Amino acid sequence: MLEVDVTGQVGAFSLSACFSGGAGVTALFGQSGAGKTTITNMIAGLVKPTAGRIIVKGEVLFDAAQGINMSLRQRRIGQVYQDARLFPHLTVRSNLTFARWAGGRSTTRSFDEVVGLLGIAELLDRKPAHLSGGERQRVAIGRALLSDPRILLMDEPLASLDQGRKADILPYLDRLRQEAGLPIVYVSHAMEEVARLAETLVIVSGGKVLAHGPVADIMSRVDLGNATGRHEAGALLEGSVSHVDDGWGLAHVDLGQGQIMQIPDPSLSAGDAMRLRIRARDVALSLSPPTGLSIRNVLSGEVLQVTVEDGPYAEVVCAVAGQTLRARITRASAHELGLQPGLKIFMLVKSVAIERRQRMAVGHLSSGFRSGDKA
Ligand SMILES: Nc1ncnc2c1ncn2[C@@H]1O[C@H](COP(=O)(O)OP(=O)(O)OP(=O)(O)O)[C@@H](O)[C@H]1O
Repeated sequence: MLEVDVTGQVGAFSLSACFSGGAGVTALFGQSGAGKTTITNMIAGLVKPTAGRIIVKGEVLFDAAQGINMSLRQRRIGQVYQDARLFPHLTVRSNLTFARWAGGRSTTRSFDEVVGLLGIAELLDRKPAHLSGGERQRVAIGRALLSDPRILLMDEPLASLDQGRKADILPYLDRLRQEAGLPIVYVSHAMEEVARLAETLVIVSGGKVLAHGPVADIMSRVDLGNATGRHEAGALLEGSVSHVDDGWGLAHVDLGQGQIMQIPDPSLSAGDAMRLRIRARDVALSLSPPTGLSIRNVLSGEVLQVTVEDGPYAEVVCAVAGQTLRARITRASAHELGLQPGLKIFMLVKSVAIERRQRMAVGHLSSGFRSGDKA
């Protein structure tokens, strides 16, 4: 879907980036000044690389060796920025129809389809000044979609919104990811957004790509700790809801191989495909199955890797149901338990640690969609 292999320069900053992404969201994650926006500017045609190539859905947008450098218009890029950048004097409807006209093509998506996808039918006759920040961003996404883009570039689209507004808009981004059928490059330095939305994660640091690949694989890599942030470090587990215990308000998520996580969300339904982000600091380890504890989630597996740090902590990567989970424990505990690769281990996760923003339904099994499916 997306292949980027570029080197280039903006001012004194050198960038060298090589990664690929499949269908759905490719997230560029990294600290401020890492080079994320420069990469999107190269894809958009706003910054010309000195070497390399950029291919989107089989079309070569740029190839230095072959002398190909598509114009901005030919590239058909949809862009969504931190601020919505709507025309203030036009209504939402006119902002959207203008985008379709400016795109100059018969679009593959109808106006009504896009309005329905983003839930903005009620807003069509309002002007941008009379919209909330989250509503403005939804309109900006609609405008980008109606220009019939080959790819959608979203640069920190939620950064200007408070937590409540972010939570309002995330479900629409989920739908966009599942239904829009086009590659999306999503720039963020919020791991919880990335964990929720991305299929592919690209870690950018100092103008270079440190790692790229399926989001769960990259998040479980301890060696990327400095780039991904130790405090928020964690892993992604995927599974599907096997049943919902309405009496206790707990959904049982089957991770495979008989491993079940119970999460406090009675609104889920059996068959929902789930992605759970479990922070390493919310996982405790035990050599034997615990008894007399309030913790409901006890997963069994084996230790894959123990990384002892200079300070008081150790990072332990464990295998569970063919997936990986990370635990951040003290170095003293790792020593006392004698943790080493191959050791059988029980992983304890408090149900309440999996708060709403750490879990997401990513489809329903009956719809045939599973997270990570490639179109
Ligand atoms: N046009 C330019 N001229 C000179 N330097 C630039 C230019 N554009 C970007 N830079 C520099 O390149 C570096 C990377 O910037 P970039 O905007 O790509 O980072 P970023 O990862 O998107 O950061 P942020 O998360 O803060 O937006 C920064 O040091 C920035 O100052």
